[in-house]
Amino acid sequence: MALYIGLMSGTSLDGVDGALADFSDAATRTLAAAYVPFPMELRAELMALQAAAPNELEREALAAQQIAIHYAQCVAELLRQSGVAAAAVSAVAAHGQTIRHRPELGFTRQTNNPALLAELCGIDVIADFRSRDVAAGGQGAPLVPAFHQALFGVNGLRRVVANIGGIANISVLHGDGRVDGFDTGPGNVLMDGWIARHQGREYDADGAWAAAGTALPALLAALLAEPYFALPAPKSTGRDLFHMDWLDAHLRAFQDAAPADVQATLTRLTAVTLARAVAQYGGGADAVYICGGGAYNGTLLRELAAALDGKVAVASTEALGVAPNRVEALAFAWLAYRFKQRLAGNLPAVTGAAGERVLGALYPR
Ligand SMILES: Nc1ncnc2c1ncn2[C@@H]1O[C@H](COP(=O)(O)OP(=O)(O)OP(=O)(O)O)[C@@H](O)[C@H]1O
Ligand SMILES: CC(=O)N[C@H]1[C@@H]2OC[C@@H](O2)[C@@H](O)[C@@H]1O[C@H](C)C(=O)O
Repeated sequence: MALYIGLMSGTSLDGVDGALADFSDAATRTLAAAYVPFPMELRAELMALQAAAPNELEREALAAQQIAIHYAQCVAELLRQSGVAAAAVSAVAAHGQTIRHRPELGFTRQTNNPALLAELCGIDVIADFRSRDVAAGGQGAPLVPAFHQALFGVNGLRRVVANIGGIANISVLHGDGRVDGFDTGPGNVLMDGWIARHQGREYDADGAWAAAGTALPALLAALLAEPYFALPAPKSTGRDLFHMDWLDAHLRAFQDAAPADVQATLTRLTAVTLARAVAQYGGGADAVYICGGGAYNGTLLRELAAALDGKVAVASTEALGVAPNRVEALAFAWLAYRFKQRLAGNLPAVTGAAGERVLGALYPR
């Protein structure tokens, strides 16, 4: 048995997704999956810590403790569900919460308290997966393409995997061992912010509100003028760029826009930027397989299919046997598995790092 737990809390800031996997015999078997939401106060604090804030050193340290406590609850739930003992698990991969991502300045910061987590769960903890890639001149993100290749790559088949979380990223698996991958831009982050402001809801369930509006071509064109979209890969982004102030700055010229029409435009923005990335790097793919929470937004999936002009099919990773909301947590479990064997976790062609590197830092149990 090669049992590993992956814990991922992403840019949506909603909570932690966990998965317990067995990687023995070169397979990936999911033994349990769990989600532990963060309380509202922690979400608000993590949101506040995305930008310069008073007394942020102390506040960051306290938020890190809370993250470790919720991570430990997720670990306990995975062990309970599976009946696996803590002692049988080789390591827990704990991503932490990205609060700054500035690879161009040589750093990326995932708030976390892996020492506390090791103390609470009594299992080796591997944390800080991105820093080594950044130290080697890379973006430190996205990291999931290597796992997408390991899990979904098939010789002779070109496949695209799109992870639509807060931010969206694609992996192009060329079918000959080559992999391209980068962050395409906003996934759900702007749609979530907009519906929270207007309806006090966390997200637009199934894209129903967006479907009630009509995308505004002029606003869409203004949003698409963002220079990030035209940058060549390797590239990565986050809330550092795509936040509500960014949206508000563009909306100043569209004061009369109906809120539902803005939501429809934001949904189309995610779809169009993803489709352009697929057309540029993944032409000829048999399908785009969607994972991440965006896989549950029917309007977004229809918009994506339309933006792809019917040239590439849109499916969920469910079609490949993996539930879309499990893929990221599994990916980090796999990175911990790689760490334990001192094998590289990054793909230099994706992140732009000078070479392959073992990713993570160990906090022994
Ligand atoms: N039923 C649903 N309908 C529409 N959207 C949904 C639904 N369920 C989840 N989502 C969207 O998915 C988001 C969460 O996705 P996910 O957990 O993949 O993000 P994340 O891991 O935080 O982000 P990232 O991949 O950027 O790190 C929610 O914030 C919401 O926007
Ligand atoms: C710095 C950071 O945390 N980036 C996240 C974020 O969320 C999605 C996208 O932006 C991706 O680049 C990355 O996460 C995924 C899991 C990755 O590394 O592949």
